[in-house]
Amino acid sequence: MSTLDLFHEDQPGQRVAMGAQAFILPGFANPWLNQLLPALQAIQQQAPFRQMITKGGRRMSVQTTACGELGWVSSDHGYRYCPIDPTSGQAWPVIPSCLLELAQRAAAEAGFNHFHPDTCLINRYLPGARMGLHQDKDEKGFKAPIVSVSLGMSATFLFGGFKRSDRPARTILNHGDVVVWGGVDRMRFHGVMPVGDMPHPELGSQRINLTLRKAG
Ligand SMILES: O=C(O)CCC(=O)C(=O)O
Ligand SMILES: [Fe+2]
Repeated sequence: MSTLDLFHEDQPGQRVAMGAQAFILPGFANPWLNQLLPALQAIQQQAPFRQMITKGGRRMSVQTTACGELGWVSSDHGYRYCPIDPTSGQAWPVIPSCLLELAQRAAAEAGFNHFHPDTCLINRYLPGARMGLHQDKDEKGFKAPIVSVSLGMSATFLFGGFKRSDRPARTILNHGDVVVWGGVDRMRFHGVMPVGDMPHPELGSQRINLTLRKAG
């Protein structure tokens, strides 16, 4: 079996199908990056990255923060979306307009019109950080797609089936790539292999992933 099931060259404009309603959009975020990267810096100042605790009481290897009306938080009591950042006691920073525009355009490109995300989960992977196979299911409804933007170091993304034990397809996500999954593919298990240390020219030794969602 090949290591990479979904090989794609970074050719902006193409759409690589991972399912009937799941697509990789290589380089789709590129036109927005000049605005998006400084906007992310400002968000990090207001709502710094922190390491959440899993339901099992373990510290996640990724660091997270959020923007939008809601932010995803976890504790040993479980996961939930919350309008207040528990670290600052303040509302989360707003979703920058360039990010909202990027997310809506990407959703439309994948066949999802009228996407109105109310949260963006921001994950930072330092070398060695990973995300185990999981479903995104803390949102109130599953009609809206997930729009995922990858920045910085490349990583191997796993896109599986509807059972954790289904063997996932693997694909490499690079700086500027966007993945959209929704509809019949919305509940697919997915995850990220441990990220290697291949510093990115602009972002250095980190990978940042943004997932825009309709949570409330
Ligand atoms: O980092 C990624 O590419 C995926 C992140 C993810 O699945 C999540 O935040 O739920
Ligand atoms: Fe996820």
